[in-house]
Amino acid sequence: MYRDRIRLPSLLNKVMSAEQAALLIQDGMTVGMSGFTRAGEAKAVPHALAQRAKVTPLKISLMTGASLGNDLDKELTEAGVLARRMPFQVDSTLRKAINAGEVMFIDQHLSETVEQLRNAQLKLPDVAVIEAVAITEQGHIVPTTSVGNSASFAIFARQVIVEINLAHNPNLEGLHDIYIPTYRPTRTPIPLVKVDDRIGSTAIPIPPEKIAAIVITHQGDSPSTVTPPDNDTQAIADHLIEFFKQEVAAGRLTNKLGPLQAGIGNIANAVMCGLIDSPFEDLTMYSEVLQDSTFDLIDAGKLSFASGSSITLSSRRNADVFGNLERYQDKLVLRPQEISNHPEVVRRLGIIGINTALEFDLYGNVNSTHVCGTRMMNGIGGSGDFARNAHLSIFVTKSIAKGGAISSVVPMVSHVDHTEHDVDILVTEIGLADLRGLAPRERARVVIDKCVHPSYREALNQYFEAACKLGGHTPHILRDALSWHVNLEETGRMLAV
Ligand SMILES: CC(=O)SCCNC(=O)CCNC(=O)[C@H](O)C(C)(C)COP(=O)(O)OP(=O)(O)OC[C@H]1O[C@@H](n2cnc3c(N)ncnc32)[C@H](O)[C@@H]1OP(=O)(O)O
Repeated sequence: MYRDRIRLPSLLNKVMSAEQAALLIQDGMTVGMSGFTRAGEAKAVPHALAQRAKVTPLKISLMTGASLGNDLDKELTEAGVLARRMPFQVDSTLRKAINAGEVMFIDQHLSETVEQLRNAQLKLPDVAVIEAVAITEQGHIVPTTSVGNSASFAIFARQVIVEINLAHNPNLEGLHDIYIPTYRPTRTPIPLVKVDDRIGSTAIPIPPEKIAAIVITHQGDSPSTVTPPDNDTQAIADHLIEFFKQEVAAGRLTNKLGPLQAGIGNIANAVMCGLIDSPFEDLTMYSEVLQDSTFDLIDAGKLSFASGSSITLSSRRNADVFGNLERYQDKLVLRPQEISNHPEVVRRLGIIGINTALEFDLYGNVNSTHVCGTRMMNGIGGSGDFARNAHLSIFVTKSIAKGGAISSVVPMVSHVDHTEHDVDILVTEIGLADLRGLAPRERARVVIDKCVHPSYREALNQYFEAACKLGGHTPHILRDALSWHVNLEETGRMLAV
């Protein structure tokens, strides 16, 4: 059944159960696992590890590409396995443990994790656990629906466990482009100058003797949870498309726009869906996660090529896309997240980065991660890799949250992920603020006029005018700047109704 997937015969005797393979992971180890936005995560070994930890407690530091599917972060948290976790997560149980101080979470730019490993700024993984569709004749590992940090984890780890997942279409082989930057100080430029360039190999090159165990699995990726666009997300998409049209009319963009990057979540997906009925043609993506909208755009003849680090689909799209992979094969590439998010490449290609904010302030500082400045939501993910280096750095959010108890536009953000210097365009369902070339006082005027929900506009206006009387390049009233957040903590609303 699986012999054609392990093409180096000397590795066939490494096949064992997940429970046996998990014994290679010991208390106190650092483990690097495949998995990026619920795609391509190792499935059986982490499950076996969690089961073992219920009987014999153990703790590890777990690194992945990004979030895991199949509730593995939940299971590992509940079993008490996670001492440290990096660089991204989206699980509500793990989120609680992080916010209770029980799991040390390192919230990191997604392009940076393996760079820090390469430079010995982080402890190297003792064991890597990588999901694969096959092992080649040379003993190299062919990843599945994500590349994430898998290649570098496998290269740096002392031992590698491979999970061959028979549920994935073997035709995924050929889709990946594994390129590993050389070491500093003699590093050469990354030779990627077009979205569809292939600069590496189709499998992860490691010495086969490092493969200590192979586990055969059959469990699919869990579907994404994106919901169809609603009126607000549609309005955000409409504002953005109108803006792109104006950029084309002004000669700053062509009708192909630029390579698009879109973050996770409902809003970013809705914005990308909005492009289906737009006048733009021959679009490309240079992104991290390829979601349903990528394939909807390809099917609509709008998108000619998509580069990502993972493919995360809803149940609606999953069987169709992976069952008909030949339809998409020449239009797709999956890269290590270090390359999909690399500042050098993002700046060179002139990417249009569209990411989601939890809140932003009068001057354009963006908080993507911390509710009321303290409680972690998911993490910065790749948004910072793109925001600082993009041709256009765009942040989108609904103007209010929790039924209007929260304004997403506040006097001062309670945590800063993206500084005002990294943010060009802000969009809510109310409108779009173009902050390019504006000084802080000008930015505040545009943000209030274009983005704030009517029920908060007057209060924000009053704050800004009072702050301007006190003076300053970026006027604030320090005593009041976070008062909306304090009100939210104390009364459940940012402002009394
Ligand atoms: C892996 C990657 O790197 S992808 C690339 C980019 N990565 C990132 O941008 C990472 C940071 N971004 C994110 O984590 C997400 O995009 C978020 C959390 C900011 C938004 O997620 P979305 O699903 O698009 O938006 P949505 O409006 O549904 O909000 C999600 C939740 O946050 C809540 N929320 C939104 N704004 C606020 C706020 N200002 N304060 C408190 N809660 C808020 C919403 O009410 C919702 O809560 P619920 O799940 O209980 O209903």
